Amino acid sequence: MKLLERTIAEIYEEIPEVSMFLGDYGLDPLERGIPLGHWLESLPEEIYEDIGIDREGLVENLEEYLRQLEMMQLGKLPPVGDITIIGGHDKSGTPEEVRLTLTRGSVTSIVGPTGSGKSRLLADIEWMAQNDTPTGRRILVNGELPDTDLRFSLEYKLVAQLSQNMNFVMDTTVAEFVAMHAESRMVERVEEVVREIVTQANLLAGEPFEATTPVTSLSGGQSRALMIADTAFLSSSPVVLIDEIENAGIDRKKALSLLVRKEKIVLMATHDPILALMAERRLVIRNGGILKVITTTPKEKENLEKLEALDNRLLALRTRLRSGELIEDAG
Ligand SMILES: Nc1ncnc2c1ncn2[C@@H]1O[C@H](COP(=O)(O)OP(=O)(O)OP(=O)(O)O)[C@@H](O)[C@H]1O
Repeated sequence: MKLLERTIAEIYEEIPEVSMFLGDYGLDPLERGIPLGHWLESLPEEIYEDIGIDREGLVENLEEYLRQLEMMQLGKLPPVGDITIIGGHDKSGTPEEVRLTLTRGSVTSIVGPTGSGKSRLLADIEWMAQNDTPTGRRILVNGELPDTDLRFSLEYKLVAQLSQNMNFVMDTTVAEFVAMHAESRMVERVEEVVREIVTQANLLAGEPFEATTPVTSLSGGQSRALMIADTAFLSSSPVVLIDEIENAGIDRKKALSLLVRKEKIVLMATHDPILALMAERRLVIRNGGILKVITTTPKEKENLEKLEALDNRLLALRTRLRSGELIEDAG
C-alpha cells in the first residue's frame, strides 16, 4: 500500500524516522489513526506557508528521505563477496547438475546458440531466482538465501546491466551526465570522480571525446565506453551483466580489466571467441540448461593472443575501408 494511504500510527510504528522528518518541519500530528495523505491535505495553507514548502514538495522530500534511509540501511549490509548458482532444470525438465560460485573480480562468459537460454540465466541472477522462474534455479548471495527485502528492493540492485544500445535522450554534457550519477550515489569529491571516469572512458573508446561533449553526440563506441567506466566507478551493484559487447568500437580487454579491477563479478553473454577466452570460465548453455562449465585452458589463452592478432588485422582493414581505400591486399 502507498505510504500516503497508510495511517500515521502504522507508519510511525514501522518507520519511526518519519516522525523525525515531520518534526524537522515542526509538524507533529496529534490524531494518528488517519492516513498520512489525509492529514497532510487537512493542514491549512498557512502552515505550508510557514514551513516554506507546499504539500507536493513535502511529499517529494519525504520520499527522497526514505530512499536515502533505505540506501543507508542497505549500506550496512555485509558486502557481496560471491554469488552461487544452484542448477534447476533445462527446457525438457532434465536436471542441471551445477553448483557454481562466482567471486568478485572474476569474469565468466556465457555461450550457446540463439534461444538457448543465455538471457534467462542472466535474468535468474538479476532476480536472485528462488525456484520461482522457468528454470527452477536458485541464487545464493554470500552462500546464503538472499533476504526477501533485498530481492524486491527498488534501491538495492544486485546487478548492473550493460546492454548493446545506449540511447541518451537528455541534452547534457558528458561531465553533467556523470556528475548527476555521482550525486545520486552520494559520492564525495564529485569533480574528481567525473574526471577519472572521463579519462578511463577515453582509454576504452577508439575516438577521444571531451567532458564538454554533449552526450547526444557521442558515437556508439564512445557512449558504451562511458557507460562501462561509469558502471565501474559509480555503480554499487556487485554484479555486472554484459550482453554482446562486440562491434562496439571499444577496447574490450581494457573494459573487462577495468571492471575486474573494481572487484565486480562480471558475466557476459557473447558469441565472440576473444571475449569468451578472456573469461576464466565459460558456461555452455543448451536447451535452457547449463550443459558444461569450461575453465579456459592455458592452450586457449595462448590462442587468445593469435586471435587478438587476427582481430587487429581485421580492425586495420576496417579502418582502411572507412577511409575509402581499396582492399586488394587483405594481408
Ligand atoms: N530452463 C528453462 N526452462 C524453460 N524455459 C526456458 C529455460 N531456459 C530458457 N527458457 C526460455 O527459453 C526462451 C529463450 O531463452 P533466452 O531468451 O534466454 O535465449 P538466449 O540464449 O538469450 O537467446 P539469444 O541469443 O537469441 O538472445 C525464453 O523464453 C526463456 O524464458
